[in-house]
Amino acid sequence: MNDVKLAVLGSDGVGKSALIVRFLTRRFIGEYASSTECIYRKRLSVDGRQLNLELYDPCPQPCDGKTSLNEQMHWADGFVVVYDISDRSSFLTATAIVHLIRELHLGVTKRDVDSVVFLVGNKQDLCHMREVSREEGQRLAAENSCQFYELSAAEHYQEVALMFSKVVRNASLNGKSKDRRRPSGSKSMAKLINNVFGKRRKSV
Ligand SMILES: Nc1nc2c(ncn2[C@@H]2O[C@H](COP(=O)(O)OP(=O)(O)OP(=O)(O)O)[C@@H](O)[C@H]2O)c(=O)[nH]1
Repeated sequence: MNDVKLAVLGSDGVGKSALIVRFLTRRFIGEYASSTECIYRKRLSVDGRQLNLELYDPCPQPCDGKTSLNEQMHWADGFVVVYDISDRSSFLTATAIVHLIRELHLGVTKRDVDSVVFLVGNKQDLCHMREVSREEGQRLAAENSCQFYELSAAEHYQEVALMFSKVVRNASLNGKSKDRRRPSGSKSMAKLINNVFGKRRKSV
């Protein structure tokens, strides 16, 4: 059984939890408790292989630079970097995160990094409030050899599932032995359960 570990990164409110919950449960529930970071776990089958997937959803805070990202780089096999197409500042944060990932790729080959960093412009349903063009997202992805998706956790289950399936598949193919320390403060499925049942909570 392979383990695949993904970190879902981006600034507050871009829809990281919404994307993860959508992928894991098919549901979009509107509000997500978000005071702590956590790790969601799921067993899934990709190309006939059983995988144990762990998805890391950090607590809401600005990306605090290289130390934290370095820790996540050590832990994760792949990255989903999310911004909100209706919020330019979130795109700037995503740009900084992508650049840090490139900078800190810690000896993995270029090809490895190329296939496991996905840039996602979320909230495509808010295109009437768009502040980041699709072309800007595509350009950032191309310049940093990331895969690019624009989608909506609110409206696009199939696209969300496809995106996660692809990054999981690529990460599982690139799986390498790593220092498997968790990002500090990691939690459990409890957050997901609370989210799905709509409870607000301060901790899990
Ligand atoms: N219109 C729209 N709203 C969305 C979408 N995805 C998430 N949201 C909303 O955006 C808000 C923030 O979503 P979260 O999933 O909590 O975002 P997050 O990135 O996990 O935020 P933090 O936990 O604060 O880091 C919530 O009100 C969601 O309902 C989307 O695709 N479209």
